[in-house]
Parts: sequence; structure tokens; C-alpha cells
Amino acid sequence: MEGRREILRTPVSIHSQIAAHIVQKVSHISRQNNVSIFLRKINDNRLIPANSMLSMVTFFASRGEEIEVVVEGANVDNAIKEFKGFFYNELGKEKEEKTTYELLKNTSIAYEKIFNSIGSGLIVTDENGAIMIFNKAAESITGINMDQAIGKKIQEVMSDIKIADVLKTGKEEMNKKLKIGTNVVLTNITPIYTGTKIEGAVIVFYDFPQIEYLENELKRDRKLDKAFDIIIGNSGKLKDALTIASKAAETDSTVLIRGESGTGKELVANAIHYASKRKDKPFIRVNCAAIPVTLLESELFGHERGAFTGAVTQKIGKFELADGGTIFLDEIGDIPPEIQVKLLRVIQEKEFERVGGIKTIKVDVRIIAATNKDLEKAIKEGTFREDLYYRLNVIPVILPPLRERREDIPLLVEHFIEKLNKKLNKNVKKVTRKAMQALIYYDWPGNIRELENIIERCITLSDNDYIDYKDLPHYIRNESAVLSDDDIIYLGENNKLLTMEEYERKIIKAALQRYKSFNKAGKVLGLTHKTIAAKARKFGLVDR
Ligand SMILES: Nc1ncnc2c1ncn2[C@@H]1O[C@H](COP(=O)(O)OP(=O)(O)OP(=O)(O)O)[C@@H](O)[C@H]1O
Repeated sequence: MEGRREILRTPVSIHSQIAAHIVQKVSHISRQNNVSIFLRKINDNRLIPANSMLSMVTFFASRGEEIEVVVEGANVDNAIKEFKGFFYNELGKEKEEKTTYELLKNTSIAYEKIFNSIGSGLIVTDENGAIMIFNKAAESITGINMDQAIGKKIQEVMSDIKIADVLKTGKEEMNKKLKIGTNVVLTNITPIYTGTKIEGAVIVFYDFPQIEYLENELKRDRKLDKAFDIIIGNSGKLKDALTIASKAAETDSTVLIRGESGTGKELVANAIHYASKRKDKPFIRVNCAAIPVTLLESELFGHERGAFTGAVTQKIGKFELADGGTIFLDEIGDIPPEIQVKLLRVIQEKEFERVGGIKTIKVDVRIIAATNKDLEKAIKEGTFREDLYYRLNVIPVILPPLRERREDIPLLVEHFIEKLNKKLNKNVKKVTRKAMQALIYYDWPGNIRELENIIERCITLSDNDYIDYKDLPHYIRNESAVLSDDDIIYLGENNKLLTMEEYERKIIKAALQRYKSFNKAGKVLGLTHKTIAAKARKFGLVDR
């Protein structure tokens, strides 16, 4: 594309009133000559599109100041000639109003400061998509310099942000997730109207980690029904699973709880029932793996007298007992194929017949199933029906193993000490630091059930009112995992102490990682949540 530039000395101070004349004239010249015209102050890299009032309101020049005019496009020579004619002859006749000039200039500076103090990225374009405002947050989120952005078409600078539709239809686009460079951002694009004409667009975007952080904070801090209080743990992974479970409690949908043995699947099933509107009706648990296959069908559905050898009386099955309430089918991965068919029918039709019976029995039962088996693999191997799997897996709740939420171990230990002191009539008050470190380090293949058993064993065997490292079973003790008292002070490279500020940063970071909220971290460190938030921002631990 051809281009030409020339330095002109302005015959009049340029402020928004004068700028309006310029915009009007430039629009005309641009159309006639098929060019784009930009103005630039000497010593300023920003090219300001001179055909847009939105960009020109920020353009100020004193009388006699040199400004550069840049013309790009087809008929550049003629365009520059016309512009110069207008600039010197017509603008020169404009009356100077010094106070207006100062006032508008100061207002513009104030606006610029306001834009730059906003924590979210802010881009304003004119009706052609040329960038007129690009604030500091936009610079830091996109990594693009303001000088390289202003005056350019937005698609040249950030091709992922599509504003053409908004400029055409005038319909805003909200909360779109976009990737800008390596950053994921959430964008809102709104049109700027003057009357019915679309003059441009405002693009506001938030750094995604910040959004995710806030969303997670909100999600995790959402109050769960008090039925969930029996489930101890503050880790994000557990809270995420419990949030889904508590949502499930509000519905009658079938829930499939997955997780290794001892992760609390039964506890969660219980909580879902007692948080649901069925809480005053029965909660019936069936351990499908513990009942011999031959008896499982009659256990679930009941039998009529004489249905098989030994069926001397009629028996009411668990489904009938659970009528109006919830049935919890634990170890669902272990039920044999013939019972899977009958179960599928109960889920779909809510009806079945007792073993040896002909009468169809209708029930209103909410089903919660649980397993630690790989059901997908069982489907492939042909031992678990795919249609049943889909019927059960309406709301999947996945409980993390304890080794993936080690931060919950101290809380769980405290909880079990309190619970087991009562049961065993003991008065253990604490766990030594070294013992706690070993407990946190151990991988817990048996998860929380194993942790509870270990604490019970320690309390039973301990003669003291604390649990010490030497009280732990040998396979849990791990010298390399535990630190001496001095190690609480982290030494930097070459064993040097760090500055107080560096320690402060490390402590705040550790507290936020562990407690995931300013409030909780503040409580533990004896600071207000405001102080924690301010320090976290200062140390760059959260985005602004
Ligand atoms: N988050 C928790 N807070 C307190 N106690 C817990 C928690 N999770 C599990 N427990 C306790 O751990 C033990 C095992 O839990 P539960 O029986 O619910 O696990 P499960 O996943 O159903 O195990 P399995 O697959 O072997 O049946 C129980 O005594 C339960 O009370």
C-alpha cells in the first residue's frame, strides 16, 4: 500500500471541538480519495485515525506545534493536498478558546488515567475496528504494546477478537472465552451507539486464571447443605465433588459415585439422601458385592413364599423397603448380568416382580450407585451392560483419593481423634509435628478408612495424650519425609537466609495454596482478609 507523510505546523490549538471539524473533513477526503488518514504527534508513536471522533477526542496539540499527517491508500497525493488546504485555510480561521482547550485537555488526561487504572483489559475501537484506546491492563494481558496497537485495525493486532458482528448488528457479545497468545481471557464486546448509529465497540477482557480463581472461590465457598457436614475436608478437589453431589441432592436423578475404596462414597450417598426432599423416608444400603449372587436378586426385589428351596416365607426386597426414599447400591460393578437386566427395568419403568411372583410392584425410589471398579473396562469385557451404565451415570460424582488431597489430612486427623477419643474413652489431644509430617507424606492406598484405622490403633496403643512418630506403624514412618524443627526456616541457595519480604511471600503463597481463600488464610496467619489480599497482589500471587 502506498503511503505518504508530511509534517505540518498547526495554525490552531487542536482540541475536541476542532477535532470535530477535522473528523468531518477527513471522512470526506478519505472517501473521495480512498485513503486512510492518521495524525501523530512528534515524539509519540501512536497513529490516531483522523476520521473518528472517538479517537480524535484524545488528540491534543498546541498552536504552532508540529504534527505528522500520515496518509495511506490509493490517491495519497491528492488527499494530502486537500488535507493541507483544509488544515491551513479553514482551521486557521477557527477562533482560539484557550480555557476550553485546557479544560478538554485535562479531562482527556483524567480519562486516560482512569482507563489505565482499570484492572481489566479495555480496548475501544471506532466503527471500522481501528483501535483508539488500549489500556495498561490490555498491554499486560496481551503482551502487546499500546503504541503498536493504537490506530491499527483490531484484527491485525488480535485476530482472535471478532468484532465485525457487533459493529454490524449492534448486538453485544458477552462472556466469550478466548485465547490471546498464551492467555485465556473472558471477553465482553459491546457496541458504542450515538443515537442509532454504531460508532465503535468496547472490548473488556479479564485474565482467565483470575476468573477461574474467583469462580472456584465462589463455587467452593458455596454453602453446602448441613447433611454434608459429616464429610471432612477443605481441598478444592473434594469441594468440587461435593458441590456436584449437593446439586444432585436437589434432584431425583440417579447418581453414580466413583472413587477408590475408602474415599467416602457411602458417606456422600448418605449426605445426598439427607440433603434431599426424601430425607424423612428410608435410606437403604445394599452391598452388592457382599451378598451371594444367588441371594442378591431376592435381597433387592424380594421373593414369594416357595419361590425357591428355603423360601419358607414371603420376603420384602430392599427396593420395596426404600419406597419413597433412596436405595444405595454399593459396589454396583459386582452385580451379575441377570440382575443387571432387572435393575435396568426398575430404573426405566420403576417396576419389578418379586422372585417367584407374578404381581408387578411399582416403587418410587431414588437410586444412588457406587463403585471403585473400572466400569468402562467392564463394558468392554462384556461383564457390565452399557445401557445400564448410561442409566446409572446420569450425575457422576468422582471422589479423589486421599493422596491427591493431602492438605485435608491434618483436618481429618483432628476429626478422627475427636471421634475416637469418645469411642475409646481416651483423651489424646494432638499429633506431634513429626508424626503429622509422616501421615501427610504416606500414600494411603486404603484412603480415609485406612487413616481412621491408623488413628484408632495409635490412640488405643498410646499411653500419652499425644500421638508421636514412634507410635505410627513402621510402613508409615518415613525419615526422609519429615523435617527437623530448623527446617521450618527455608534456606535459599547456599544455605543463606532470605529477606523478610521473601519469607512473607512464601508464607502467604503457602497459606493461599492450602486454604484457597483470603479469609481462611488470613484467619490462620492472624491477618485480615484485606491484608492478605493486598499482600497477595503485591507479591503477584493473584492477578491484580
Ligand atoms: N471426608 C471424610 N470425612 C470423614 N470421614 C470420612 C470421610 N471420607 C470417608 N470417611 C470415613 O472413612 C470410612 C470409609 O468411608 P466410606 O465407607 O464412605 O468409603 P467408601 O468409598 O464407600 O469405601 P468402599 O469403596 O470400600 O465401600 C468411613 O468410616 C467414613 O466415615
